[in-house]
Amino acid sequence: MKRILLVNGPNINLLGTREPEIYGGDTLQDIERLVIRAAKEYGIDVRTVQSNHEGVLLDAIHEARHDCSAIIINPAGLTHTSVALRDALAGVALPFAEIHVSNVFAREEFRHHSYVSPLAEFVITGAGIQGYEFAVRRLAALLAR
Ligand SMILES: O=C1C[C@@](O)(C(=O)O)C[C@@H](O)[C@@H]1O
Repeated sequence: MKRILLVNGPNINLLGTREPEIYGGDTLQDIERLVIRAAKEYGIDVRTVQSNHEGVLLDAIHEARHDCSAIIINPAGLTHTSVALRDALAGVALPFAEIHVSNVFAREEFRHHSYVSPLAEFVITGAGIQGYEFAVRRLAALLAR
């Protein structure tokens, strides 16, 4: 069975109450439910991880090379800061989708740069949690090739 690793970075656990005018009212649990439900349609299993600790995310990405076919990741603040996260994604060489709930390009300039985008299969920003669902469908199509 194919498996997707769903990675949510720092502060995504606060979605629902965190800056709702920017991120809306959906929660991390809503995201995970949506991804699991969509993946099931394609017979794809999902492993989820959310952490506020960079090393935990890196370890989960490293583990994925043994038993996952693709990654969906919202690196959150690490998007704009972390060479180590980029290196982990490059190191495991799995296809991945980069997701942002908010439109990072409509926000502060420091959010316009992503260390991971050049390595991503595709990037979805500003589609709310629906971006995660589309990522599942697109990755399922890529994996079926
Ligand atoms: O924590 C986040 C969330 C985010 O990745 C998003 O989903 O819109 C955008 C990032 O700039 C921010 O640091």
